[in-house]
Amino acid sequence: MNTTLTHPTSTTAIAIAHLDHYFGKGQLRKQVLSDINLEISSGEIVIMTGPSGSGKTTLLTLIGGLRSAQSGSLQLLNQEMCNASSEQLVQARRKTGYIFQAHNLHRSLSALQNVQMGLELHRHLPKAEMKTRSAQMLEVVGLGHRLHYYPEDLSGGQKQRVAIARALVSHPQIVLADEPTAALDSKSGREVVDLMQKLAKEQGCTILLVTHDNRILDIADRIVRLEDGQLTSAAA
Ligand SMILES: Nc1ncnc2c1ncn2[C@@H]1O[C@H](COP(=O)(O)OP(=O)(O)OP(=O)(O)O)[C@@H](O)[C@H]1O
Repeated sequence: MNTTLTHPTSTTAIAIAHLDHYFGKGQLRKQVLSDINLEISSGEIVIMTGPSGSGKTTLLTLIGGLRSAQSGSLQLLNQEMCNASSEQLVQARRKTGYIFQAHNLHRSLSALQNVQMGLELHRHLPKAEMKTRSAQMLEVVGLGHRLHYYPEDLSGGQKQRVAIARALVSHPQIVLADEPTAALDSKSGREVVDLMQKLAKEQGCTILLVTHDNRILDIADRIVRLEDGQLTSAAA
């Protein structure tokens, strides 16, 4: 079932209408997203599932401004992202926190320094303030005693918690998470999503989370499914 979009309201965080996306050029041109229609309200937690290669990561990167949307409409907090300039893409990235499958921490930086990277796009903040906020965020995710540890000295679950702290330290309005539990055992995976849900509710942010992990579906307000580049269902 496609959720047909009408008029986005002021409480709409993400509004996507008739979005197509292609990779490659000429004969190699391949359509990976077809006529995507999806509206996500502020504060909603939406899980996106679907087979490998169905286009989930591509859709997430378009929403997060990590690549430019080509055709259709994609509004992030009422800002059109289709054919956006690089400056507009940077603005979009400031409003979103991105959590990747493999935490993507910098190996040569401590937990604290990694979290500070989450404030890099907010250069107006004094350095001392960045450090304080980052340390506080690590406290919140239960790693106050690991501020100066390097990724190689942290467990998988701890690394992913650092990644969550990095994504949330700037208090983004939207959090995009790409298989955040994929590299974790079930207990750590559960802790990580519970933490994301708790922090999102406290900070009032919207979450779009891609997962194959059936054990975490219960945190969603809504589940949508992508198959072969098309949204095929949207269950309450
Ligand atoms: N940069 C790229 N250039 C060309 N093709 C790409 C690129 N990125 C992804 N694709 C192709 O687009 C399609 C969708 O890929 P995508 O990574 O979005 O799927 P996915 O649903 O996230 O898969 P998975 O669950 O395995 O991560 C795949 O066929 C993939 O090979």
